[in-house]
Amino acid sequence: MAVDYTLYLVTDSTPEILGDRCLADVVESGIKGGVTVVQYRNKTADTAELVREASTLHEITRRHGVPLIINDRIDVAIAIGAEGVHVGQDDMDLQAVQRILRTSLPNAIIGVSTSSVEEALTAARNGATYLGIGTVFATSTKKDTKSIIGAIGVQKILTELRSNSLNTPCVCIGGVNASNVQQILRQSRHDDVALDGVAVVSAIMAAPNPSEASQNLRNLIAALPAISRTQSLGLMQITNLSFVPDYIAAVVQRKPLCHNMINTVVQTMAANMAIAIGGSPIMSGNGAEAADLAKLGGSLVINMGTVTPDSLDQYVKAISAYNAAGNPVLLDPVGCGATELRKEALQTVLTAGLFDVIKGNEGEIATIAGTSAQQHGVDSAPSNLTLRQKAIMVEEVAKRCGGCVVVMSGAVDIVSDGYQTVFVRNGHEYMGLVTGSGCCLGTVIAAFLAVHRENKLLATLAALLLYEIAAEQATTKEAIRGPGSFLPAWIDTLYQIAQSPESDQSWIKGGKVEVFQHSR
Ligand SMILES: Cc1ncc(COP(=O)(O)OP(=O)(O)O)c(N)n1
Ligand SMILES: Cc1ncsc1CCOP(=O)(O)O
Repeated sequence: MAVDYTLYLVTDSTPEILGDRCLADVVESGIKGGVTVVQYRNKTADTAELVREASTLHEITRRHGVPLIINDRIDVAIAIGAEGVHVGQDDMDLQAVQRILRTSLPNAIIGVSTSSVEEALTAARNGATYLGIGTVFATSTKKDTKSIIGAIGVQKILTELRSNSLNTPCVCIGGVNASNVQQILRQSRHDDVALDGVAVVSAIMAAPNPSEASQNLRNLIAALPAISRTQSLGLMQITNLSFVPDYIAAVVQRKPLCHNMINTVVQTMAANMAIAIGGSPIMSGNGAEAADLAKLGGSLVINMGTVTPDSLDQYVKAISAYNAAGNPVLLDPVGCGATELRKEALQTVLTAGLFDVIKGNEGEIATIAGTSAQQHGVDSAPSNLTLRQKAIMVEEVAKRCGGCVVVMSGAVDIVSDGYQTVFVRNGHEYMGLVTGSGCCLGTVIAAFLAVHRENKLLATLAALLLYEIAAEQATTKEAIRGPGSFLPAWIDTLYQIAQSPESDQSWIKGGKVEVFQHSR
């Protein structure tokens, strides 16, 4: 039987979680909302009650075509003819379970809990049907958890399994709920390695409306963007910049909505830049309308340049609306290390949801990395770091923010998705003399993200090259005498390239992109 592990409900009959509600009603409500597998888990009932409750649940799950797994108790699973069992590392070992079930339930699903690479490899090699990986986050539902492994621990286990050609389906468990389900699914994946689903207890069992809670989790899972294909495209694709004109043409053709929650200094300039490269900007700081805007298929820029307590609340609303709709979000943490209030605001924003791109200067990225000295204002202070050290920092932040591309802007820009990192040596010194030129880069990248969701690294690189090569070309125009005359010429050049990126591709030959090699 092919099992869909997308949303795996593990039951709990304790008063803290179930309260005085009927277990069967809660489970049926969860199934109606989208639960795809049910595990009956009751750590206190006697055997007669276990068999009674399990048969009641089995009658419901069968009616809905959903498999019922029994936690720990192989005898109960056999007694009611359940579809499978789930055992932990301290329960009966897998081979003994297989021997017992071979005669009475020959096709039984056998799930095994694992919290380390060794446990996972052993269980998968010994023929577990699926693995429950955890505990991801600390949870009050299970007090005797051994290790909290986080999304990175899940990713490590998944990657080791798949690189050993073990394709056993995997779900993660522990503290998963609507506020973090997208984060854990995204942060645990790497290349085409991903979880098959999530297992939850309290997020559904303790919900006032289990059907709605399940439906909400299913929607959040379904809204996740497809796995990035950046890694499989390889380094060749990145240094061969012939993809850039096609990327630009698609933006012009699709005219994506660019929703900017951007600082008050650069609103007009950012809107004009977005229009010049083919986007359709809306400068709205009102989080209450973000859910409606998010439905229009565009992207969101959160630029913290003039953050206030009120704008912070609006950012949080907008981030969750765009995450829920599965549309891209770019964070520009302007001046995030400059004051204690900004550092706190940064933490609020970073925990409010997921980002597709984080773009900042060295000081801002170092603040996120937790390595920065005090920032002075919003400009980056001179740095003691080598280019190599900066590249490693950018990679670390990208890895930590799971599935995110990080851009560190500077004389040499560094762009990384945590696995591949490139240096871009384009741009002109006049850019640094125009206020908001860094902020508008965020707006331009976001427009590209809205159209090229399947490859965030290439989308970011295309936007950056267009932006900086246009700046270089603008400075060669006759009437340019300084940053004041440069700005309109820059917007003109962005517009000219965007209007015909394919007919004259000579401009892209000016792209100076180099892959960061760790070994050097
Ligand atoms: C899907 C899934 N994964 C992990 C567990 C935990 O099982 P175990 O380690 O045996 O702990 P208990 O559930 O018995 O407390 C699970 N039940 N389901
Ligand atoms: C059974 C189990 N195994 C590891 S954590 C856990 C409980 C998960 O409960 P919740 O989803 O409420 O955090």
